[in-house]
Amino acid sequence: MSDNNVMLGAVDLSLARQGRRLLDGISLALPARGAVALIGPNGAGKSTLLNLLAGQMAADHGAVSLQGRPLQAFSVRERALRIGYMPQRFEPHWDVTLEDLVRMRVPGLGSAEQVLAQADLQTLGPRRWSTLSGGERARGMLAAVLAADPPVLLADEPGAALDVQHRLALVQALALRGRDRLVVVAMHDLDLAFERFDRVIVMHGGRVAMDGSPAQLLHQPQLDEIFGVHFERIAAPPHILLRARSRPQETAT
Ligand SMILES: Nc1ncnc2c1ncn2[C@@H]1O[C@H](COP(=O)(O)OP(=O)(O)OP(=O)(O)O)[C@@H](O)[C@H]1O
Repeated sequence: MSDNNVMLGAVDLSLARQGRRLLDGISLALPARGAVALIGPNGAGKSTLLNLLAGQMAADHGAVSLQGRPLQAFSVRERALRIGYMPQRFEPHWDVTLEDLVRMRVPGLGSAEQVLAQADLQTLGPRRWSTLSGGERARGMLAAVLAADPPVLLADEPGAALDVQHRLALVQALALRGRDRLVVVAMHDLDLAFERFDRVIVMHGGRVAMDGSPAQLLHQPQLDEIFGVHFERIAAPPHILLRARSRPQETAT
């Protein structure tokens, strides 16, 4: 990909904490459009990578670029206008209402009520953050982020706390957004990742282990290796579903 087409780039990103390498030489070129699923086992480094790409943390080594400029060259405000970031857990400093939160995240917005109504969340607007369920928080955050309409959206397991109906709706909304924006979503639902996203990046041990279209990756045995299971690939036209089976215990020698 030529540099002109790269919206968000990473070159040789590494980060260590307490003597452990959490990210180990990650390079990525993400275009201005596309729905990218970031998958990998627990502890692979997905959240850490999203954190760095969002500019929440600096790498020990390597750099992130946005629209061809180093991310550090953007002010916090400029960055916030360009990158929407939904962390895995979010706690506002004050126990604000959902409406307040939407207003804070989308400055200059006409009506927070309207944003919440579009997400079918109008009744929750006056409720304080501490009184909302995990799923209600996630849906409220997403409504705010989508209303801000940033060119880049980075979401860290946004569907984790959602019931099946809302998870499907959310993933569908994010994947659709990838038609004209860049969306990167860390997730554990592999079927949704392979079904709905244009590109799948598989992380393992702080590295990018696989990176390609769902069709390129779905049948590779490396996927089973990385997740430590045996995947049965089940034809469910037009898709293929993955059913994980435990591997036989390896005998100790
Ligand atoms: N501040 C820290 N100090 C030490 N280790 C850390 C720190 N932050 C993260 N880690 C470790 O870095 C590794 C990567 O964590 P990260 O949260 O990025 O993984 P992940 O792929 O998002 O995992 P999950 O699927 O469980 O959310 C983990 O082993 C985690 O324990």
